Amino acid sequence: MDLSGIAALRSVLRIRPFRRLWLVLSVASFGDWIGILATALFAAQQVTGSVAQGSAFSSTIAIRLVPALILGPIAGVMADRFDRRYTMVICDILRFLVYGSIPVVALVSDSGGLTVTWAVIATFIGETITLMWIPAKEAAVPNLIPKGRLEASNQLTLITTYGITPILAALVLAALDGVVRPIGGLPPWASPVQIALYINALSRAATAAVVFFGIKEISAGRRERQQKNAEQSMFRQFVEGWRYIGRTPFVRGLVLGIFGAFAGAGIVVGTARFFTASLGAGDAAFYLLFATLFIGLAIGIGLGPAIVRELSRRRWFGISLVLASGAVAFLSVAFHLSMALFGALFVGAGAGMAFLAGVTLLGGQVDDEVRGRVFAVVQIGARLVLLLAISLAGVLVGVGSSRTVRLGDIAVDISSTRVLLLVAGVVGVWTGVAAFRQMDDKRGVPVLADLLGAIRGRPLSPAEQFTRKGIFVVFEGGEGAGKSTQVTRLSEELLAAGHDVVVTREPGATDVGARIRSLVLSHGEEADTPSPRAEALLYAADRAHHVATVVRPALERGAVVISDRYVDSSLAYQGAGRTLPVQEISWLSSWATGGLKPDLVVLLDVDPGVGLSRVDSRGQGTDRLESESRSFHERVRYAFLDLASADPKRYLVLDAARPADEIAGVVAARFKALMGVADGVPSDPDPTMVVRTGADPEATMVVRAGVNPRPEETVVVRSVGGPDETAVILPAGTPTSSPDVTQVVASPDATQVVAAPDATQVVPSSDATQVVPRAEDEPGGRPPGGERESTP
Ligand SMILES: Nc1ncnc2c1ncn2[C@@H]1O[C@H](COP(=O)(O)OP(=O)(O)O)[C@@H](O)[C@H]1O
Ligand SMILES: Cc1cn([C@H]2C[C@H](O)[C@@H](COP(=O)(O)OP(=O)(O)O)O2)c(=O)[nH]c1=O
Repeated sequence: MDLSGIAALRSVLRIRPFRRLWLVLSVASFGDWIGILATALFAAQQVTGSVAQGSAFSSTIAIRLVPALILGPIAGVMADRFDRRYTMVICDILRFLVYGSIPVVALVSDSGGLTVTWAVIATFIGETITLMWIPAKEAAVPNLIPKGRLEASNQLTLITTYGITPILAALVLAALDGVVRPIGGLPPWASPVQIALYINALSRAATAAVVFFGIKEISAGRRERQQKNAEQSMFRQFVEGWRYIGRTPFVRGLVLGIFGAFAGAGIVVGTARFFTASLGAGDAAFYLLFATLFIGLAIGIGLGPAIVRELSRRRWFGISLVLASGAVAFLSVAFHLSMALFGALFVGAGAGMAFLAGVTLLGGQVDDEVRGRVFAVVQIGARLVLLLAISLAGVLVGVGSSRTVRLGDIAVDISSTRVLLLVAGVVGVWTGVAAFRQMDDKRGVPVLADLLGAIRGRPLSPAEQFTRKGIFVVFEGGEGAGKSTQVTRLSEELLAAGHDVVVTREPGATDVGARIRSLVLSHGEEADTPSPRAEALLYAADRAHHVATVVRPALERGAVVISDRYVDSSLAYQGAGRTLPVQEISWLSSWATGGLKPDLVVLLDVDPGVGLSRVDSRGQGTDRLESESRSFHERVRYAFLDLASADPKRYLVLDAARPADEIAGVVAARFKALMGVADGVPSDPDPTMVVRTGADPEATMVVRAGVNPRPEETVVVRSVGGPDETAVILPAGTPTSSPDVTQVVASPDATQVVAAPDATQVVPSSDATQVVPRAEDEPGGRPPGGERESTP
């Protein structure tokens, strides 16, 4: 755990009521563990014979799961209906009496059978009472601490309950055994197991006292809850609890996910022995696997929050489930112990993180009034699912046969265990995804990028919600590409057609923006020019203000907004041009815009030489960026093309060397397609492009049709001739089964891309280095093979 994690834990412990409750929980959980171990040992000691001992041992453990099913349902109602503090105190006093009776009965009775029977009955009663206690406690915690610290408090509680106290209990029991037994000649009441049982009972008395006298805060808020709940019968309240879960997608997803996780865990536990056997490893491997699982759990719970930092907890929950389940599926194909250990580590880490996220979400986001019931459902359901999964897995594994498959030198055992693990993994992944979908609080924000961003400390923010009635079109491209020209052309056409059009640009569309523009673009003293990061922030500031005051209001109103430059300019100029990390610029921009993305980006692709010479001939001098080096502008150009290829549906890439009229025509057609206008200009019948090969005659290129009735169709163009020969032109929509199409992937060797006049979107292969206008292929144009260097 890093320092911030430890600081978070310390800060929750500074909250007095929580500190006391944590103490109570630690004592209670220590008592629990020592009680579980001691009762089981104790029961086994009372009878002789290994079979009887075995069944005495397991029946006291199994009995702990039964009450959950019978009496659990009302526990939640009680936790919501009555004062949670009194519920806890009364439960603990009763448990003190019941647990205390186990060793006492043993002292007064001579019959081992009777003693064991009572131990089983008492455990059953105690467990039933615990069921009332847990929802009351769980529902109380969120009221004691601020929401922001819930996670740290859960971390602390989970680590204490499942990490520290079981080990401590085992150590104390072992110590008692080591110290007390050798003394010898002790009366029966002083045997180690007896002492352990007294400790268990006394721990209850202690916690009852602390909760009653020390944590009066638990009673707070009781009145309103009681008033609300008293109007309903207990039965109605029970039904209401289930209804609440059913109709709240978030809680439904959470509950589903938790059950899925427990089912997976149950299958892993149920098959573990067979699984280690199938690895050809012995008992030691079995324990090793379990230890690894627990280490994974501890890592997930202890370090998870520090790793994912600000990631949405709802997303974290779903992702963790998928991680854990994916790891279970991986276990199913592991053929070596090292692989199994690796898988087990991730099963544990995923499960631990999912558990922590789940409990925290339940505590923080479920209303106080129903919290007890929701906790009860989760707790009871989880036990039931776990029990079912363990026993079902045990039965199924026993039923199936196993056969060995040889893969080269490695023999893999295909057994029902593996099939079961695979099924569990796949079902778990499905549950994780389903839970994620139901709970996602950042719809539309890519998951992986969000996760990676969060790990680096910069999660993506969800798109700001607003009613977007208009259409947002952006023109991008290098200097002198003809953006202003095309913006004007499109806006004139749309205005003529009666659209509400807002023409705007970045930087400098607003008053604030104009000031920023003069800061970033004017030539000044070296010392006055903003540094690359400052420049990036200034463009982002301009953009934030622009989007908030111009773009969003216009889109809300239903206008067509046409902007000369937007986010891509920052990615290209500040990212690729200034070589700042593009991811960071992207995050900055998405933060500035609140996630607003254009509907269409028209990329006017131009050779920097051509563009800059156009700017020169305008005779207005150059600004700070225009006077950057040629290689700067080259980087900018390819950054734009890369962005377009990453999201081809949103982009219209046009060769800016084409006549302005032609470009305007294609843009207008695409805009109409975007508006869903079926009439008007027929969509480009034959959007094509050509690939010119470099050294490799097999060079290929993927082309997507822009204005095409089936825009999702990909056209594959494959060169046919020698190095200098221009390749085939295929219309979009050509089935890939066409005899001309032999390959569907872009070759990394393609070096020159020649856009045909009708090509509307070009997706360059990663290594393509030049986009050459189609002019040279047209009748009357230069012969194929001639390279266009600069001027149009
Ligand atoms: N398709 C084109 N072919 C040739 N010249 C063009 C074309 N489009 C624009 N121009 C000219 O190039 C110069 C820069 O155009 P402009 O629209 O201002 O580009 P940007 O806004 O991208 O910097 C202008 O003089 C313009 O008349
Ligand atoms: C919007 C934006 C522009 N720029 C640069 C690109 C341009 O060189 C400059 C101004 O763009 P622009 O107004 O298009 O100038 P011009 O009409 O002369 O082409 O700002 C960035 O570097 N980052 C950005 O985010």
